[in-house]
Amino acid sequence: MSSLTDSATWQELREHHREIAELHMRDMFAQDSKRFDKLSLKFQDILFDFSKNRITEKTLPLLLKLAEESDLADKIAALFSGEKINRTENRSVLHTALRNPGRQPFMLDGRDIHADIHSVLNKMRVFSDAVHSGEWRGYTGKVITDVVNIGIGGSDLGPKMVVRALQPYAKGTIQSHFVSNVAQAELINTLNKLNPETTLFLIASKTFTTLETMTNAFSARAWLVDSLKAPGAVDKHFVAVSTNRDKVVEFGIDPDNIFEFWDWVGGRYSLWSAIGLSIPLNIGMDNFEQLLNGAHEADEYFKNAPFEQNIPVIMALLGIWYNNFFNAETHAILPYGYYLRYFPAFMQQMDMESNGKNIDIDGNPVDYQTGPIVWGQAGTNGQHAYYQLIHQGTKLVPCDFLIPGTSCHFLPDHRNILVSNFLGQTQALMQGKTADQVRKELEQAGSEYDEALINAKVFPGNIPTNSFLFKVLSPKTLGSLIALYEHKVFVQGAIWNINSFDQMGVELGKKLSGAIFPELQNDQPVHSYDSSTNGLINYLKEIR
Ligand SMILES: O=P(O)(O)OC[C@H]1O[C@](O)(CO)[C@@H](O)[C@@H]1O
Repeated sequence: MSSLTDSATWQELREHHREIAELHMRDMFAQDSKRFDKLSLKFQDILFDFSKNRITEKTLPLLLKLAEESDLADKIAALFSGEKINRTENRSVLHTALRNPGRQPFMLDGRDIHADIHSVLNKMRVFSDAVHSGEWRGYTGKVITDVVNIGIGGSDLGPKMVVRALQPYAKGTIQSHFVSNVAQAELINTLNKLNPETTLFLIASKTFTTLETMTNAFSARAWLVDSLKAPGAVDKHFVAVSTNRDKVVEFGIDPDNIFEFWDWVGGRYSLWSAIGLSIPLNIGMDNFEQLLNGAHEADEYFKNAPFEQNIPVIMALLGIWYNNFFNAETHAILPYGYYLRYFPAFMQQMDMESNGKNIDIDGNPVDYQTGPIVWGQAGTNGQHAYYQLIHQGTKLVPCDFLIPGTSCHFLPDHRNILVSNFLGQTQALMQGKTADQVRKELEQAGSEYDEALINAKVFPGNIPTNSFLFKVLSPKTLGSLIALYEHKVFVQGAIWNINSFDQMGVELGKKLSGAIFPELQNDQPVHSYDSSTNGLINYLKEIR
């Protein structure tokens, strides 16, 4: 047994889970009219309602004890201080420094990283201003109208999510495109819409070796050079964001067009660095700085708020409650609104790449569940797709709902229909519908019924939801929201005692596909792999 599962607190939580297994949230609400007041928190204008969770007055104190016993306070201090908590890669984890407006020196390995950060931010401002104003022009002298971010994983999901979420803040001068997949259709379909004379490519890759990104970058460069019939055009149409200067120069991008960042920024935490350059190129640098400010304020709050009033800590503990004691395998993220439609995919990488680990920080196999499967999409679409399973399936799916209180659009009824669906769903998931209620309804309607029909119409309810409500999806609020979620993932990793900041699990598949690549260059049948891989390769050679 690990020290976590062996601890008295873990055992108490198990026992407490058994005690409350039969309790229903609808009774908890009926018995306590102050439940919402007691179980909701505010940070800035973000309201976090966690009252619709399967918790009693005993639950949070026990979970908080678990957090204390995991040395959470020390681990938070280590994160912010730049300690090399990513032990397997011997790296600090300092995405929080990227959004710290402070100019006082922050020394890491002999460098003042605050000075480095602010110098890159300044370069981002100068460049994005020049593109927006038309001062930066393409090779033939035309102003830039389109920016294509070529990157994948953290070098795509974060910037894309933010650009799409903040569309109402777009300056309107630049159309933003994101190409990540090596499947050629994505790049081709994007290029087909573009004029090479007015297109700027942003090659976003921490390593500048990622196969998908480099393959797309080479093809984009060939398209540009062939179309403009000028190899020299690359200088005006390609910029790079990377930690690997040598590789960028080898690719042929002007060293002046490199936006630097550092190995202490993890890919999935990198939108705050120059990896986010596509953001100011769409909404302007002032708005990008608002995003950073919102995140910084959330960092300060996370560092300083007592655990029992600390939104990321409570989010993390509730997640552990369901993941480790109710055996919930997944967690749904359901933003109600179009602009946050990429938030679930962004969170999926952040959470699953961080906490999808089966060994602890010392390399010992864990004997408890770690990160959940994170999934979701924008509401209300899901209501007509998978909510059936959440309401009446056999799996417990805790959900997060997010919704702004206002909209910048004014079509009649749309807004209130959206809001009432969010409210209706969270209420239905909590209270469900009993057999007696169903019977009564059928009788009132004068319908014929049998027990089978009643059972089919029963909703068990008791399904936990968190709700985030905020006034406007502004750059600042979005920055805060993302940072709150980042810290949630951190707290869970800290309690599970895992390294949330490496991603060794993505390596094997990459290596094996590298070995297979040459096999596809000819039509000879292969026999050297397992029979399934041989069979698949040989059939592909037959049908291609
Ligand atoms: O920015 P890079 O180096 O191209 O990496 C892209 C992505 O690949 C990964 O390393 C592995 O999937 C992610 O962590 C990262 O966000």
